[in-house]
Amino acid sequence: MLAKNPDENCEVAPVVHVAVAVIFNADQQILLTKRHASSHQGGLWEFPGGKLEAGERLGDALKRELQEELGIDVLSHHSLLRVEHDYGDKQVLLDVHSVTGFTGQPRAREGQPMRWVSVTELVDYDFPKANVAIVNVLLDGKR
Ligand SMILES: Nc1nc2c([nH]c(=O)n2[C@@H]2O[C@H](COP(=O)(O)OP(=O)(O)OP(=O)(O)O)[C@@H](O)[C@H]2O)c(=O)[nH]1
Ligand SMILES: [Mg+2]
Repeated sequence: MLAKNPDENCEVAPVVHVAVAVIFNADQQILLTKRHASSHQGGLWEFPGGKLEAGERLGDALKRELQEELGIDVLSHHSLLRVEHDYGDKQVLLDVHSVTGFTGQPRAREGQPMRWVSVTELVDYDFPKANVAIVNVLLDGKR
């Protein structure tokens, strides 16, 4: 979707609002999934989640995305940080929540590679640029 910027004679895309989940298991490991090669920032690792639908609340989007992508039901979550990033081709606002309780066994419903890693292992994975801020707060010990 493109909106006309009244200040300039060009078209600007709106910021894409994304619900992103840092999901912890009982061993304090975090769930990573790999983005499809054909998707934006494809081939890189990510925290599960996705775009809010029109008029959708953050918490509802988070629950919907984790049900769609992993088949789990979120029981408890809280805000960890928000990251704004301009990829050039796309501007995103990542609303990052820690998920500390869920039911169900996460499985990659869209066939994407998936793994549980410790906080210190996060440095071994290639993420989209916007995720550097997320990894840094986790390395700082925030949950
Ligand atoms: N889910 C997710 N998206 C991220 C992360 N980091 C990051 O820059 N993004 C960006 O956020 C945007 C939206 O994510 P998404 O592709 O998962 O959205 P979605 O699940 O609704 O996908 P869909 O459009 O195929 O239905 C993408 O441009 C993606 O590159 C991350 O850690 N997790
Ligand atoms: Mg997604």
